[in-house]
Amino acid sequence: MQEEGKKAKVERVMVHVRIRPFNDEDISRYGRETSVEFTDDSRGTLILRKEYDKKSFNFDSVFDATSRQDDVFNRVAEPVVSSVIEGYNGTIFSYGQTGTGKTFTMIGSSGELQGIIPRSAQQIFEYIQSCHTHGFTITVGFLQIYMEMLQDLINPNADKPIRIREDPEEGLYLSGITWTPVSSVRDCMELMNQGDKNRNTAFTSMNSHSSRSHAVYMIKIEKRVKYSGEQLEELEKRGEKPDQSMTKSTLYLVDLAGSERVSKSKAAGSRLDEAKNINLALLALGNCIQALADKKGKYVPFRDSKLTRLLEDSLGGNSKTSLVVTIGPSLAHFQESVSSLQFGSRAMKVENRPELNIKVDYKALCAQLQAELDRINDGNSMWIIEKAQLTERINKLVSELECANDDKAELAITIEELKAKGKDINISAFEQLHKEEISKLKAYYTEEIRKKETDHKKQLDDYDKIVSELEVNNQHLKMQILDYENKNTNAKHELKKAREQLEQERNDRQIRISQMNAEIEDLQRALTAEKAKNEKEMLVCNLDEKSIETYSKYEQMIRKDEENFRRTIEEYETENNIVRGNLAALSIERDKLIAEKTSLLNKLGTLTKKASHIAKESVRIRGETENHSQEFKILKDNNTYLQNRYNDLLAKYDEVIEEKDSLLNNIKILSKIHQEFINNEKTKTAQLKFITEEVYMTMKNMQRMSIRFQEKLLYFLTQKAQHITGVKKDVIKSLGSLKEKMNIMQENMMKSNDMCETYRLSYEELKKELDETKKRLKKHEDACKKN
Ligand SMILES: Nc1ncnc2c1ncn2[C@@H]1O[C@H](COP(=O)(O)OP(=O)(O)OP(=O)(O)O)[C@@H](O)[C@H]1O
Repeated sequence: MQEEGKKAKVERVMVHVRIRPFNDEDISRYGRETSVEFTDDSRGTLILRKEYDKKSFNFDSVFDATSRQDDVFNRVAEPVVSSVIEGYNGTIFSYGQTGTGKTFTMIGSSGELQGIIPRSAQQIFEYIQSCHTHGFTITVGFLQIYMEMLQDLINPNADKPIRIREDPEEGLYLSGITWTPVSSVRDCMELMNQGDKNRNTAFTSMNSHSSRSHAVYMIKIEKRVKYSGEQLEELEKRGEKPDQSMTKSTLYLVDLAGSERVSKSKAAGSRLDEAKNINLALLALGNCIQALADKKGKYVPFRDSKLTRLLEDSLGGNSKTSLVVTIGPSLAHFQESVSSLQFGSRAMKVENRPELNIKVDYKALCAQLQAELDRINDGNSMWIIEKAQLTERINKLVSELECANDDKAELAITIEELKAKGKDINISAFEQLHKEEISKLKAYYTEEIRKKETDHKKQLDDYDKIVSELEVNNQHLKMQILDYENKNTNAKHELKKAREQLEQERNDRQIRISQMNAEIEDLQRALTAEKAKNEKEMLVCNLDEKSIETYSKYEQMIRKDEENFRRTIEEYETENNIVRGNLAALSIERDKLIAEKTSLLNKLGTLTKKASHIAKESVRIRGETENHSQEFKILKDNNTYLQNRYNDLLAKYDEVIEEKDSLLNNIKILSKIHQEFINNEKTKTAQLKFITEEVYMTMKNMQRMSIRFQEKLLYFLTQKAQHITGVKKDVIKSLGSLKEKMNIMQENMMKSNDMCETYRLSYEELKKELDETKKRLKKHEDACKKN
């Protein structure tokens, strides 16, 4: 998913050409004549010539036969690998005629001759070691496309086939491939060598170790920001969260199988099939490059081959891509080289849109959130464990129920089978076993549910207890606060009263003092007047004895009065001092009360805070209790649901058992009937056998007897025949006499009959006469009566 990324910049596919040096094969077959007329790496120019046919090309770089592996790597691969480390996808692939150095360029051999793949791994791990700001996860995958099949080269015996899939968020990805984590260049090399051994190669006329498949080596890099403990602390202090984003990029290193002219390579049999497949895939690649180079929104046939499908993102998609076109130097391969270079020229027109693949590291984010959640739920951890255990238990119960269900289904099938077969089997033991199991399970589940319910009830009771304790505490604190408030009000009231009293007393004293002052003033005025009067009188009357006496009397009186006034003033002053002392004591008391009030107010503040905290806590606990109640309710519902399901299942099971019972009864009846039938059959068979035996015996006896019987019969019949003949003669004789007698009797009978007829006729005549006589007699009687 592209959570956030730098705006996709259009970047052309970089195309480089590498010319292989002449080898013995070339020289022995075609000599030293070359098609390469001119190369200029600085300008990327390459000119091929065959007689008058001159072809000029321009690429990003041209590596001649003397080029070194590290030069090629630095120019072709290094920028792409750097981008991949940064977070872009990258592809480097080699294309060219068979035997021109694709595998040499991509894989190479050891030391200085190492190719792009090992050098890329090296670059990646060198960077990782020097980077202290980020953490990396590197995984490696290696596959080949052979005869249009994707095969895992690291795990060639994997059961799952590799498929190219597309995710709307992730884009193209490979399912079923083994991604092996690696932590060093060595790990990468071991996997590459191991995979390379599993690759399909063959000896061909063009290359003694020709790759017969397209190999794709993939390095996946996941990069996230690394924090030290102090940095994390610093962030936490600042209330900031650590950066949870990460980049996820893949480097595809593709060593294509080489194109070849079948007529030239003289491939046959399976080699020919391989060559055809390779050429078809390369043709599909050429078509895609052509369509992409045209830039007219043309349809790009990526789905024409596995290779193009796999390279879909590398060509015109989200990737930085470099292509190395390899050609042979020989003039004999002029045409193949030209067509490879034309492919390269077209590829130069393909534009990609690489994007920085920044994604949120959901794993880390999850872990962080989980940690926070754990911290929040610290108090509830026991409950969470309990909940997890319960969930596990429920899942277990559900699976057990499902098992029971399966058992039931199996039982039903067995019953069905029994029904179908109508076999008489001894299932009572089996049935008994299942009944026992079911009743055990039922008892177990009932006990478990009861236990859980008791536990939940206990927990709820505990929570209720805590809540009620807190409420009591809360109430108690409220009462204390009220008490303190009352005391405070009383103290205030008393202080006010004391102040008022003090004020009153002060006023009273002031009034009295002013009254006394007025009295003193009056007395002084009176004294002065008296003095003046006396002086006047003394002056007028020349001071006689009596007057002196009166004067001394007055003087004494005045002194007395003065003394009295002085005493009164002293008393008042003493009293005033006492009042002042009282006032000071009251003021101290007032200060004390104010201090007490302040401490009470402080206490009140603390208590209010405590009360609000308790109230919050109580709300939280109530919320938690509610949550727990809800969870408990859900669990209870689940339990009820499970119980219901269990009951349903039991009911169904009972139905099935009933059905099975009735079926068993039917089977029993049938079997009884069958048994009876068999018994009857047996009896009948026995009887029949017996009868047959008897008949057989009888027949035998009869047979035996019949001979004797026949003899006897013959004798008997002869005797009888003689006897019968005698009897016959006698009978004929008696018959003759009888016939005679019969004739006589017949004659007699005829005579009798005649006589009878005669008698009958005479009887009828007589009867007629009698009737006429009777009529006449009646007539006569009637006549007599009338008369
Ligand atoms: N630049 C080079 N310098 C030295 N030797 C090379 C170079 N390029 C290729 N070679 C040699 O040429 C031979 C064929 O090369 P290589 O196997 O890499 O070709 P290829 O294009 O992968 O062939 P194929 O498509 O058949 O697999 C090998 O022996 C290889 O070592």
